[in-house]
Amino acid sequence: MSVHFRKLALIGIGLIGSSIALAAKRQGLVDVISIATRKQETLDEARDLKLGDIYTLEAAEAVRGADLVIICTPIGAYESVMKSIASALEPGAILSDVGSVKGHVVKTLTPLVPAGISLIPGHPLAGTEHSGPSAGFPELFTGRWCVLTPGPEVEPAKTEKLASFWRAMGSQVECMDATHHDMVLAITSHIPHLVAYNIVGTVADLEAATQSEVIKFSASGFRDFTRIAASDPVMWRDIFLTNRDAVLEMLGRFSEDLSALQRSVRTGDGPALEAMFTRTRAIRRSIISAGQETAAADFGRPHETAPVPDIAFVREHDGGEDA
Ligand SMILES: NC(=O)c1ccc[n+]([C@@H]2O[C@H](COP(=O)([O-])OP(=O)(O)OC[C@H]3O[C@@H](n4cnc5c(N)ncnc54)[C@H](O)[C@@H]3O)[C@@H](O)[C@H]2O)c1
Ligand SMILES: O=C(O)C(=O)C[C@]1(C(=O)O)C=C[C@@H](O)C=C1
Repeated sequence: MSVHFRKLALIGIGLIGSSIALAAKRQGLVDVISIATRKQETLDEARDLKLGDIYTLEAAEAVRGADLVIICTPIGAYESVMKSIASALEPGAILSDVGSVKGHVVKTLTPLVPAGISLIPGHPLAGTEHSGPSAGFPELFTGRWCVLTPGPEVEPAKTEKLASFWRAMGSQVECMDATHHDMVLAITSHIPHLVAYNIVGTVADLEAATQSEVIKFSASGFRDFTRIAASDPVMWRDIFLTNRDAVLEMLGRFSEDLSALQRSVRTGDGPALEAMFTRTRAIRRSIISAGQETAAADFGRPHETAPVPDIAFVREHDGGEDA
C-alpha cells in the first residue's frame, strides 16, 4: 500500500499542523503541501518557516485537488471550516482531522461531507503546551499513538492508507469507536488538564488574597502543573465544551476517589495513603520503563510492544519531566 499523497491540505497550521507538515515533508510522504489559516500573520509565519508550498487564507482554495485534507484548527472552528471547503473537496479524497474529541467531530462533520469523500477522524496523542506554527517539530509523533475513528461506511483501504501515513511519521495507529476514545481521553488527558488549570488558579487566587509570595516559593511539583496549565485556552475551552458528558462522568469517579483520599488525610490513615501512593508510583515507573509517556497503557496495549521514543528529546520539548 502506497503511503504517498499528491497534495496534502492542512487547514490550520499551529503546533499539530506544522508538525505534520515537517514530518510529512521529511519522510517524503507528499508532493505538495497547501496551508490555509484564518489570519494573515499566521500564514506569513508559516511561509517564513517554509512549512509548505502553497499558502492561502481561503480554505476552499487549499483543498482543491488535494487527496488528503487534515483539519488542524481548534474544534470550535470545524463547522465553519467544513462549510467553506465542502464543495471544493476532490472526489475520492480522504478528509481527516486531529481534534482531541471525536464524538462531537463525527456529529459535526458527517452531515456536511459530500458523497465520494472518506471521512476518517484522527487524534495524535502527542502535544506540548506550546502553540502556533513555530511550535511544531517533526519528531512530535515519534513513538506516540494516533487514534483513528472511521465509520463503518469507510473503505478499509482508505483507512489503511491514512494509517500508513501516520505510521510513516513515527506513530502507532489504533482504530476505535469515537465514544470509547472520548471516555478514555476524558480521564487520561482532559481531567488532568482541568486539575492543572484549577490548582494553578487556586494558588494564584490564594496569593492575591493573602498578598504573600506563594508562587515565588512554589516547588517543582507545582511548576509541573503550570506547564500543563499553560496550554492553549481556546483549544481547551473547545475540548471541555465538546466532551462534556464523558468529562462529567469521569469527574464523578475522580471526585469519589479524591474524597476517599481526603478522608484518609482527615482520619490520619497512614496505611491507606501509603498503599495508594505505592500503587501510583508503580504505574509511573512502568510507563517510564516502557519509554511511553503517553496514554498507551490506557488503550490496553501491552507495554513491551510500545516503541521506545527518545525520552531526552521528549523531555527537552515538553519542558521537563522527572525520569
Ligand atoms: N496541542 C496539543 O497538545 C494537541 C495534541 C493533539 C491534538 N490537538 C488538537 O489539534 C488541534 C489544533 O491544536 P494545536 O495545538 O495545533 O493548536 P494551535 O493553536 O497551535 O493551532 C491552531 C491553528 O488553527 C488556526 N485557526 C483557528 N481557527 C481557524 C479557522 N477558522 N480557519 C483556519 N485556521 C484556523 C490558528 O490560526 C492556528 O494556526 C485542536 O483541535 C486540538 O484539539 C492538540
Ligand atoms: O503533553 C502535553 O502538553 C499535552 O497536553 C498533550 C496532550 C495530552 O493530554 O497528553 C494534550 C491534548 C491532546 O489531545 C493530546 C495530547
